[in-house]
Amino acid sequence: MELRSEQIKQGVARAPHRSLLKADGITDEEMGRPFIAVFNARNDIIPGHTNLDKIAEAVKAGIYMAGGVPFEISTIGVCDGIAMNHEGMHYSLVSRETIADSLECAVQGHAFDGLVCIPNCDKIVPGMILGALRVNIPTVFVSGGPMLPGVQPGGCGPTTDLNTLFDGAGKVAAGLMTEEELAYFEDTACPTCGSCSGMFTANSMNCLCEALGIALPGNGTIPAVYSERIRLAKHAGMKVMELVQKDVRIRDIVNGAAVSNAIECDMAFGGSTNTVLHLTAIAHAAGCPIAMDDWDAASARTPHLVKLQPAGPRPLIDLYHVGGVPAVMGELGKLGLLDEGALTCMGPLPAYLADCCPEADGEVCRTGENPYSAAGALRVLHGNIAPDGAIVKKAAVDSSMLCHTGPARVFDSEEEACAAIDGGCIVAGDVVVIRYEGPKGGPGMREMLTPTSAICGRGLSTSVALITDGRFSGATKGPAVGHVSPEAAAGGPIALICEGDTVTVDIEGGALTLHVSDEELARRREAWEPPAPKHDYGVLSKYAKLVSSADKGAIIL
Ligand SMILES: CC(C)(O)[C@@H](O)C(=O)O
Ligand SMILES: [Mg+2]
Repeated sequence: MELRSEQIKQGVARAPHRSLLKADGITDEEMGRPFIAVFNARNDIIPGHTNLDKIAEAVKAGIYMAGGVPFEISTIGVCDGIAMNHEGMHYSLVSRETIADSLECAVQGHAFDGLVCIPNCDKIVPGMILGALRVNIPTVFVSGGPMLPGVQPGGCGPTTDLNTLFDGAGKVAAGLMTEEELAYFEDTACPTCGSCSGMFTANSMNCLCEALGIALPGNGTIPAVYSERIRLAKHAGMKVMELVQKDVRIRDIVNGAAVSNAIECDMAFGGSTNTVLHLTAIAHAAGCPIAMDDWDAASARTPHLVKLQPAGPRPLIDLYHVGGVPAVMGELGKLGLLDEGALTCMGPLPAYLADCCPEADGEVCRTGENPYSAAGALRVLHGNIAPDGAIVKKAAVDSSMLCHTGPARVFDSEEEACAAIDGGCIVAGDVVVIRYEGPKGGPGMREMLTPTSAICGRGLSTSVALITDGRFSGATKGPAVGHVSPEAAAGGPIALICEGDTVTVDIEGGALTLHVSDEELARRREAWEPPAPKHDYGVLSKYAKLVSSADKGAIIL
């Protein structure tokens, strides 16, 4: 089989190229072997990425064992938790595209034969998938793995995680927690390297890499500090060599069937709402575009089987102990909800289900007979505020708030909304509206974990709803509806809401309704002016000009 890398290695004209490769220390014996890019996002700032050097060493060992030649290449990453609630969060979603671009440049630039991607946190996983789909060579993903959860003093009681701190800040402000208690959680809720230990965005995306078929079983749930993850990484290095030999490329795996299976798993295990943005973008990049209606249909037909933080008290490690994503896939396969025409890096899906998927334990991973709910954990909404769609993690909403009507409290930025919540100006019954935080208007569609945590921390999540054209963290819980499309900066109806208007957030019925006459809305639209761009240089300026709406995955057109 002709290797892609032959174009930089074969013949007299490639003597300069071989000379440079020999400057890398490549021997004549290695020259004829497949060249594999090990695309690694290791850095010192993201706790989920500080161990990726160990993962990369294991991946390279696996590639060598299987007769390949690995070349490690670095890329960037943003820690959403550290970027939260300040200027930095404008760059988080933007970095997804930067990472995709960097992968495309690095892998195409050197004509690699295969690719192993080593992400872990929120935007790095989808960024690498988007880049890999553009390059379309044999590819395997192996992430850094989830962080262990924290524990209460004395080690008993509910586990803790990053959300304990975000909620805790609100509780201290409301006098529901002491600063000493918060200081204890600050020291203990994030006890190891790894991605934050609930079913937040990073873990959702790493679990979905298994459902898409581009990662080995266990990728989403084997803890970062377990030696099993080192063995998983070695097997990932060996697996990519197998795919190179068979010429099985990522787009042979990530197709309509795989995307459909990923959406089913997402609904079943209650992934972050950010997965809707990322899987929609991934489907577009894979040439099998999906729409909000596809999410709606999946939500209606897929039972909610796994309830982890923030939807319930269990940390992700509980799913690991009962078989991880394969247990969820096995149950969905039994229910006939998976497209068995899919191919995975392990082989055809039917064999994968038979060989790799244990029985659901019935408690952590429930069965179709006793789901948490017959409908999926995520819910799409429309209505006259969100004609192109909006999304909520219904599984994390108290049943008392599945349909709420109240006065709109309107803010044109996250900062303004936080000041009002922290100032005690938001009261039971209110509907907080945060706008001009969309993909273009933000720009960068910031995550609103701080305002949603402030509402929860003050005990208002059973009486206050929040809607935004921004998005939410995977750790967000409560009646928080995001991705409202079209966004305010594009003239969406959310821009026309006035302070005090009556708004209904109907999560059960799937509609966001502004109770204002069509004539009044027409008058307001007439008077509306698009906002001036917030940046006239740099990556945010470029992004604001090129990004699509959230219902299209906030893709760069
Ligand atoms: C900080 C978190 C938990 O990573 C959040 O950004 C998410 O999206 O899950
Ligand atoms: Mg995030």
